Amino acid sequence: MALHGKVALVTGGAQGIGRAVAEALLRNESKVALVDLNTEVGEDCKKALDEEFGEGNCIFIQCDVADRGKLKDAFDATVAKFGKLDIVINNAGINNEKNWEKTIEVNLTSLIKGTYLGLDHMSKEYGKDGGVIINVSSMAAFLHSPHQPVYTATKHGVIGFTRAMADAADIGDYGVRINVLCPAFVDTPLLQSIEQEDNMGKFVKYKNSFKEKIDKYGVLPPSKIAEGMLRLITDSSLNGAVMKITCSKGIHFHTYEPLSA
Ligand SMILES: NC(=O)C1=CN([C@@H]2O[C@H](COP(=O)(O)OP(=O)(O)OC[C@H]3O[C@@H](n4cnc5c(N)ncnc54)[C@H](O)[C@@H]3O)[C@@H](O)[C@H]2O)C=CC1
Ligand SMILES: CC/C=C\C[C@H](O)[C@H](O)/C=C/C=C/C=C\C=C\C(=O)C/C=C\CCC(=O)O
Repeated sequence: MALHGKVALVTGGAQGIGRAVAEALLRNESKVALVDLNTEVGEDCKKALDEEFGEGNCIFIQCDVADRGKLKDAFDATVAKFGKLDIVINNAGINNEKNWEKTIEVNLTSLIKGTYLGLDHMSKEYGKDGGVIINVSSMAAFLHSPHQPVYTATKHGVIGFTRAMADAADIGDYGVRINVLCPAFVDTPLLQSIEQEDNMGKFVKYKNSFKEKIDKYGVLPPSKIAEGMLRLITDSSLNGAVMKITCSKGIHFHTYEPLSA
């Protein structure tokens, strides 16, 4: 898929990984809707992107992805503004073991909803032109963290859901590719939550061993995740791909044993 003139919706697009992906898409002449909970950060981000890439290429839509009605409205507003939708990045995520129900809601339930809304707007099943959906998981889905059991569970869920949907898209000839990206630790505001009892709950007492793990594996720049994301979007051979990005191995893919009888 060539990126010039394509329309992308990025949840959690106002900072961190989402913002880096939005910048990379704009640099490649796509249009981008930043869908984010945080109005102040979202408006600042849009202003900076307008200055760098010119006005009219990017919109900010304030939206809690956990609010089903508002998420649907955000998809509709993106299509109303840019005329179509080609790329959906379900990236918004939180680290909250204290309010773990919210973590499931944002990281998994809303990502499922975002995938279905993406299909509503892009699937050939509904007479649309096709597209690509990328769901953001984590290396925590492979190297589970004892300090983040529910976060870990949601990121496992994202991979299972995405692989199953990718097969459904293939079987159903949706014309939509669906892939998953699993970064190791990335230098974003999310990493600071390790210090906060409000986020970590009773696991905050292990923050020093968590920090040792981060030191051991290293911290990636958000631009590296954007690089992997663009590959998942543009390589038309990829559907159901599980991309991992780590400091030691860079961008690479997880492989699964073939199903046996
Ligand atoms: N930073 C890291 O080390 C890693 C992050 N990830 C995943 O990458 C994704 C992005 O994370 P970061 O950029 O690091 O986080 P971040 O905290 O820097 O940015 C997340 C963005 O999502 C927005 N957001 C949060 N809840 C929302 C909601 N309910 N509705 C709409 N927007 C919401 C925030 O306002 C923020 O702008 C998440 O899914 C995270 O789990 C995966 C692996 C590593
Ligand atoms: C408080 C911290 C908040 C958020 C960060 C999240 O926990 C993030 O999603 C977690 C990332 C976890 C990363 C864990 C391990 C990283 C491992 C490596 O880099 C190991 C290198 C190679 C793996 C080999 C392979 O690819 O199979």
